[in-house]
Amino acid sequence: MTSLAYQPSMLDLDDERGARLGPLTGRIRRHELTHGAWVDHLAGWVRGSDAVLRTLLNDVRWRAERRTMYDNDVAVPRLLCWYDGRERLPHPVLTEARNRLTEHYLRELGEPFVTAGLCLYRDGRDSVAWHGDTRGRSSYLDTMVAIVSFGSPRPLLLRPRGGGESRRFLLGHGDLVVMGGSCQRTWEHAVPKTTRPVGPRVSVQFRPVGVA
Ligand SMILES: O=C(O)CCC(=O)C(=O)O
Ligand SMILES: [Fe+2]
Repeated sequence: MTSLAYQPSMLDLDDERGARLGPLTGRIRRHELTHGAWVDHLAGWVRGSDAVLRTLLNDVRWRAERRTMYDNDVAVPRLLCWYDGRERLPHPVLTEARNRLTEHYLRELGEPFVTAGLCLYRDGRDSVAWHGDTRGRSSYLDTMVAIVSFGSPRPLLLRPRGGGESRRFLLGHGDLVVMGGSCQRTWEHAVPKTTRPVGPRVSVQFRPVGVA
């Protein structure tokens, strides 16, 4: 995606030394939602994220998808790439992140994070509509979806399915958000479009096998 000319930020001083992960224990903060759902949030987990973003934009084989909506064939407003857990992830810090997340959550989750779903939001016109990740076991079991975000900050909105107050988490460059408990079944999430001029954002979502 060389067309998405990415300007590294002057602030990302770790760039030359490569990306590193900061600590999780004692840093990540849990936000309890209703109905046994929760969100863990840690800003700036990945340091040196400029190098990661550049690799993701340039090296991932991004696919455009289409879907039928109201009898029309429409483009899904973001690009996608799926890793089923066997192939190597596009940047070593992502492999390390998956390992660290598995280690941190294993007792609570009872299984490892395996798959990685990557989404590229090219600009503010790209988005994901309200949904829960309910294809697979997450439609009836508690589970976790861990998201590491790179590039332009975009808000992740959450709302309870039965109606009620929504929540907003800003997903900035190198930030981590984990949706857990019943979150996929009892809440929905979305990344809305924006008319603000925003650059590309890549979302990396780690999930256990059979959760999508
Ligand atoms: O962009 C994000 O971080 C969220 C993506 C998402 O919810 C999904 O792909 O299921
Ligand atoms: Fe989702």
